[in-house]
Amino acid sequence: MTTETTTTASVKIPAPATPYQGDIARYWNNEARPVNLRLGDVDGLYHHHYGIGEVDHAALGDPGHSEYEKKLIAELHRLESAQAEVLLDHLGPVGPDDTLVDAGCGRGGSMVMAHRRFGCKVEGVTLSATQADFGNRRARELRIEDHVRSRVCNMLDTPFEKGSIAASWNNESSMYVDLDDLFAEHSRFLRVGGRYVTITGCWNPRYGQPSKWVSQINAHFECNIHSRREYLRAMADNRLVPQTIVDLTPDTLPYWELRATSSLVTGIEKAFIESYRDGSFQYVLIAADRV
Ligand SMILES: C[S@@+](CC[C@H](N)C(=O)[O-])C[C@H]1O[C@@H](n2cnc3c(N)ncnc32)[C@H](O)[C@@H]1O
Ligand SMILES: CC(C)=CCC/C(C)=C/COP(=O)(O)OP(=O)(O)O
Ligand SMILES: [Mg+2]
Repeated sequence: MTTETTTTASVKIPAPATPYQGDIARYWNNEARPVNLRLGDVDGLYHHHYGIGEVDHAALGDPGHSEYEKKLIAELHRLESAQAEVLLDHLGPVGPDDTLVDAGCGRGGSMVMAHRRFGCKVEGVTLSATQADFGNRRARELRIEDHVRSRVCNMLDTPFEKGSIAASWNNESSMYVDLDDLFAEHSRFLRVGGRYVTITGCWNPRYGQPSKWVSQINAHFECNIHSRREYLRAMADNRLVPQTIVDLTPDTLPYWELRATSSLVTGIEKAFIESYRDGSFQYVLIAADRV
């Protein structure tokens, strides 16, 4: 589409490619859940993904203690940042002269972490002008705006030059798009030998079809969770060859069990816990080589 609208910051942004993308842009423009903002306030890294790893019960201390809720929020945030660190671990060797792409970058927490680790440029795309403004404001506050930039852009149609990107990722953002279109675009802008990583929730073909819990998660977030099989097939069709596949389901359950006890519950905790337990849904990391 050629139509352009203007954001409050007077930056030209493209009109959504489809009515669905317009709905998703609105969803994230209006999102302000305490579970995301209060966790981000812990250290200024704002995530829209979930956590992995063992809960540090010693750090949490006694649930009756007046500081317990604050410690619980810090612990959930620590597990979400640990998730992003594991994603970055799989990007392969990245140097300061490289550029990375965060497809569906949210408020940009993972981008800041990637820049801190590699010293490189990180380009993020999101459908939400509110999120892009938030991420760019954080980058300015951290004085890294020359390296970390968010823009309003459809991840299926990006301005990045063919073969110009060392590594790219989708962190819980691939359930909003057609996977063939998504991987065709990553494959286009990644250099040969580059790395693609996703952490995602996917339904398990061994279960048969998407379970009622998966349907609830789709309705809650207006997304469309794909199956594990679809990921592997679409990668194979787009010159992305899986190098590592990790089932993170057992590693994310402690996060959900802890979150379900907090004051910041959103009502979706049961669907994640039940679907991970009954095997109908899996939390996976896939790292693939662009060949
Ligand atoms: C659950 S959030 C994940 C954010 C981020 N990856 C993180 O880990 O914090 C999903 C993100 O996907 C983005 N998104 C969904 N569809 C998109 C599309 N077609 N193009 C660009 N971004 C998209 C949303 O705008 C949102 O920022
Ligand atoms: C694994 C799956 C299926 C993810 C769906 C995408 C999604 C909405 C992720 C978390 O965002 P968030 O951090 O804004 O959600 P919440 O408010 O629940 O923390
Ligand atoms: Mg969250």
